[in-house]
Amino acid sequence: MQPIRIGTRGSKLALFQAHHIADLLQAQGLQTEIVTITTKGDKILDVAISKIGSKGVFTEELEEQLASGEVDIAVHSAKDMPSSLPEGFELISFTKREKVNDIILSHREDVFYKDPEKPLLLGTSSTRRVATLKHYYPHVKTVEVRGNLQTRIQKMESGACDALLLAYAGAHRMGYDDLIRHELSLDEFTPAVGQGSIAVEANDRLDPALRKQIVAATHHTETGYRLRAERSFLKILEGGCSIPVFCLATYKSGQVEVSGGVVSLDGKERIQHHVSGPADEAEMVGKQLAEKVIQSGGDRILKAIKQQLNK
Ligand SMILES: NCc1[nH]cc(CCC(=O)O)c1CC(=O)O
Repeated sequence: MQPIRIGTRGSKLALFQAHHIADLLQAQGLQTEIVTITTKGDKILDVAISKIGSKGVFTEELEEQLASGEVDIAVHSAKDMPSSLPEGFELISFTKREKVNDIILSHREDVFYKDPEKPLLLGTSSTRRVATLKHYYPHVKTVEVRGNLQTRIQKMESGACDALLLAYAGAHRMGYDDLIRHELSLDEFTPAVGQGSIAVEANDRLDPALRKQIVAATHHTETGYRLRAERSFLKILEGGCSIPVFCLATYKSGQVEVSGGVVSLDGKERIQHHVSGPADEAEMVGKQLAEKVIQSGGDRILKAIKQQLNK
C-alpha cells in the first residue's frame, strides 16, 4: 500500500503538527509521508494578516494539492482554519486538545502585566489579544510582531518587545515551556476558536475506507464536540482570524458548555455569553450562543470592526 501523504506548511510548528498526525497514523500501522508546501501566508511576511485580507492565506495551496490528489490529507492548527471551507473540503478530524490558554513568554523573569506602575511592551499580532489587553489592562502597550514562533522570539531578543503574547499550545509544542512567565485566565483571554487542537483536512476525493482509518487514528471525540460548537459560533459571526471574537467550549457528561463573544478593537466594549446543550447538537449550541451575542449588541460591534479593518 502507498503511504498516506500528509501535506503541511514548512514552519517548525506546522511540521511538528504534521509529525504528530504521522505518529498517530503509524501507531495504527499506517505508513506516512510528509509533503511540505509553501503558502502565500508564509511568503508575505511584511504585511499584517488582517490586511492581507483574503481568507485562507495559509490554506489555499494546501487545498490545491488535496484537490489534485498530490496529498491525501492536510494538517493545520485548527485555529487557523476558516469557519467555512471551499466546496468539497472538510475537516475530518481534530486531535486531543492541548491546554487552550494564552500565555506571556519572555527571557526576562520580571514581566508583569497587571501592575499599571510597571511598563510592559508586549509583542502580538492578534486583534483579539490586543483588544482584550485594551479592555482589561489598558496600561500594557503592544507592538505588532509577526512571523513564526522562532522569528518572533528573535525579534523579542533584538529588542522589539519585552515579552510575547502567544498561545500556550504553540509555545509548548516548540519546547519553550521554560520561557512561559504567565498563563492568562480563560475568562479574560478567552481563546480563539479551535486554539490548541490540530485539524486534519481532506477533499471529497479521499477514498472512504482510507478516510475512515485516518479518522479512527486521529480524531478525539470530546475535542470534536467542542470544536464543532466553537466553529458553528464562528460561522455565524463570520469571524476570520482577524476579527476579535473568542469562544471556548467545554465538555462534560454528554453536554457542551460554550462561552464566547466579541470585543471592540478599542477594547471599550466586550460582550460574552454562555450556552449549554447536548454534545451531539454541538452545532446548534454554538449557533444559539452566536445569536445571543449578536442580539445583545455584538452585531453593532462587529459592523464597526469590519468598517475599521477595511479602511
Ligand atoms: N495565529 C497563529 C497560530 N496558529 C496556531 C497557533 C498556536 C497553536 C494553537 O493554538 O493550536 C498560533 C500561534 C499563536 O497564536 O500564538
